[in-house]
Amino acid sequence: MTENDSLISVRDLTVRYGQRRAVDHLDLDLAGGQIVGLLGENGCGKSTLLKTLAGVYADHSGEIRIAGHALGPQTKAIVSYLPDRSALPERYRVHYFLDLFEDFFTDFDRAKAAELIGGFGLKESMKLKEMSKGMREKVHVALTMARRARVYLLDEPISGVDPSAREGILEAILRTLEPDSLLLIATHLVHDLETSLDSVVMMRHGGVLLTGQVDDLRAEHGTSLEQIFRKVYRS
Ligand SMILES: Nc1ncnc2c1ncn2[C@@H]1O[C@H](COP(=O)(O)OP(=O)(O)OP(=O)(O)O)[C@@H](O)[C@H]1O
Repeated sequence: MTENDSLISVRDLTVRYGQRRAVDHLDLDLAGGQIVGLLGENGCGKSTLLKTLAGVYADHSGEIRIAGHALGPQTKAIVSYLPDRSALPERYRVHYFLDLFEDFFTDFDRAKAAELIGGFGLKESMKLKEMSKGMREKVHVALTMARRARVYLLDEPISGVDPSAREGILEAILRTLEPDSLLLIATHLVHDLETSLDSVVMMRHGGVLLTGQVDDLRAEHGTSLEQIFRKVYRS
């Protein structure tokens, strides 16, 4: 893929926390219309990469283009980001966040959010602080996916959710995805996502270790993505 086909294009990206380089000279091109798993060991830089692409962490060098735009208001307007830790204040009820997102994001589809919230078995009158961690994650997933964005960046969206509920949330995420959009999803749950991913980016020490289409990788290695993941990170 060339830079011109990319919805996200990253060149020589280095992201620092003080002296520590969490992302180190990373290059990446991702086209739209696909679901991409961002995989790798703890601390390899997945969250930092997503935060940087979302424009919420700024200490970086290198070039980032999203739909041809440098990071800024134009990219924030088309990127829907679910952080690894919810920053939603817990004293409010769900409908407060629906109002807030509606005011803040012109692409926010309130009816879609309401449908997702209901589909997760939650009520708009519920307060976040009265919810379990998994329930709060569902609210945040609903808010994130209800934007008609071009790029969705999800940082471990189902980590706090019990295995039986994961399938429902994943199904809701995939069902609500805008056509031609790009979903980049950081996860350790390779097995749960294996059938949903079109391609993967495996990271190590702040760089890209391996990237490719899941079907190609499976054919090349003759085994499941989960086994490929184990093999790659054992070596
Ligand atoms: N706020 C911060 N201040 C300083 N260092 C940080 C901060 N956040 C992350 N780091 C460091 O940056 C590196 C990358 O962290 P990051 O959270 O991006 O990894 P990750 O791949 O998302 O990990 P995990 O799978 O555990 O969520 C790690 O070495 C981590 O210690």
